[in-house]
Amino acid sequence: MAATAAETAAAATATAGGCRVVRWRRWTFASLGALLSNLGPVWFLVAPLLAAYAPRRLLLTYFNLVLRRRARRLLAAVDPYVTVDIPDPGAADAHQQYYHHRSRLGGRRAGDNAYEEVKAYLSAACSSEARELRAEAAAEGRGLVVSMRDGQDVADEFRGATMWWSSVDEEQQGGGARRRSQRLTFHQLHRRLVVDEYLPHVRRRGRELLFHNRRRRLYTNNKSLSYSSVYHKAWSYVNFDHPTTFETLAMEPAKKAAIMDDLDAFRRSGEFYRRAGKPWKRGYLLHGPPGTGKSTMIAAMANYLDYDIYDVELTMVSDNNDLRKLLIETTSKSIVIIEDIDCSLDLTGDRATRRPGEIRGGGSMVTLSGLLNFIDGLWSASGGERVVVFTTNHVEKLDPALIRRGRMDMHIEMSYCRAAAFRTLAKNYLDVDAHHLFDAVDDILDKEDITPADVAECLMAAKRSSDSDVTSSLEFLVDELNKRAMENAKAVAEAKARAEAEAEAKAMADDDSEEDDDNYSDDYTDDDDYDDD
Ligand SMILES: Nc1ncnc2c1ncn2[C@@H]1O[C@H](COP(=O)(O)OP(=O)(O)OP(=O)(O)O)[C@@H](O)[C@H]1O
Ligand SMILES: [Mg+2]
Repeated sequence: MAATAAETAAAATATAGGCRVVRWRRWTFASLGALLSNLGPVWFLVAPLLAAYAPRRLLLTYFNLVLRRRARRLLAAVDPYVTVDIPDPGAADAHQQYYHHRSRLGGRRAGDNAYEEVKAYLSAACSSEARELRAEAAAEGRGLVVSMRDGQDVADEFRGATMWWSSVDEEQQGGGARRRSQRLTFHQLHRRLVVDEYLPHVRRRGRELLFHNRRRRLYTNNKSLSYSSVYHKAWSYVNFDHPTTFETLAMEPAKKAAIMDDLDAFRRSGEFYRRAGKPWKRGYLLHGPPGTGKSTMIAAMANYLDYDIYDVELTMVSDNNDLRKLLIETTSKSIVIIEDIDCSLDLTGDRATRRPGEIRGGGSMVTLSGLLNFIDGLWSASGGERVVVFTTNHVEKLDPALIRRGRMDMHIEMSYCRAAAFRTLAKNYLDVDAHHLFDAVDDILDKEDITPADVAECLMAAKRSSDSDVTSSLEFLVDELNKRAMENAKAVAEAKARAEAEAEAKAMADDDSEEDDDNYSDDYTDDDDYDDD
């Protein structure tokens, strides 16, 4: 019997002519039985494994081929809940993405950031709901980010529907790496609501929270050379932590309110700019003498809008192309500033020796038209909101093309410190709202042109000299201001005397040359006389 089975198998293999095809139909239960009995005690070990394995395989195949679709339909009837996973891009991916964006965008991780946005949204919702939390140091900004521990659930109500969120950490298909996700579970009736409204709402809110929690930055541009290579780095930054707000900015209240209203309107009108097909940007020109608070105003604007600052040093930019590269890397919600535009670039240089619109400064070949084109057109493509600020001490020197309305939407004159501005400084430095010595200070400030920077400096000195006594501080201030007023008057008198002396010298020089001319004609006349003789 055993011989028969072995022979049959051998014959079947041979018939196949070397190929490993076995004609199974030639096997009979008898020959199979003979084989099994020949295997002897090994069978007792293999049989339970086969028994356990074969039905599972069979069941799986049957389930996959036949039952799966039906089972799904059945399950849907029994369990109407749908889940959506928002996966963490993964440690490796995240690292790559982070560095990619850091180099491209000078530091902010941008783009597809759904996982972080959802986490931020949930951290606001879950810290009051979930009982087991995890706190991690925030990648950007202050403090800790609180999130759910794995396996925790929180419920979120949206338009009357309940959404459940849980944090899961699962092994990925194919084994190996684990992947963390935020899992949303909802009733299938709310499918459209979730896709069309809830998820966009979660992302929008999460983005706002991430934005609000981040640490703001002050960027400055590097020399053009350093970003011409592949590993370019156009911007360097420090964390921006300037304490100035509009509350502590000394200027006429009505003017200040107008600027704040303008910024508010700008921030709210994204939809309007989109509909009108205009880039969402606004330009401000700050002009006034040194020390009147132009740079301070920019810090107050950035704090008010919660924007980053990009401080463009134009003399470091070699040409239009580099300027374009530089500006294209600025992120949305930022203030781009070009300080002292009249000094960093020779806007009034001899037009005869340069091509039309070319700006020269420190070897820079940035042209006015290049600058204006970027300001006008560049950011329409990137769609974000941006504020552009130019500052100058000499508005009269600027090229009209640069400051015409529409380009610079608002011209803001920063002026000398008068009574109203002084009230703010007194509050900032001495924490006092009213005092009988204010009148004396107002008198001086009304007559004399003293900058807020000078008044602030006097107040600092006053504070140091008299500790916390407001009256002696203000007396010190009045003395100091009187001294400065006298210095100012002296400087003005000296300048006037100098101008007069120069004018006199010039007049004398003119007289001398006229006299020479006269002498010359006299001689000539004499000669004439002589000839006549
Ligand atoms: N309007 C103001 N309100 C509050 N503080 C001011 C104001 N103006 C000037 N200061 C004080 O004076 C200092 C110098 O002012 P700031 O640098 O803003 O002047 P600026 O107009 O930018 O001068 P520059 O033209 O030289 O750049 C500030 O650090 C601030 O302390
Ligand atoms: Mg300044």
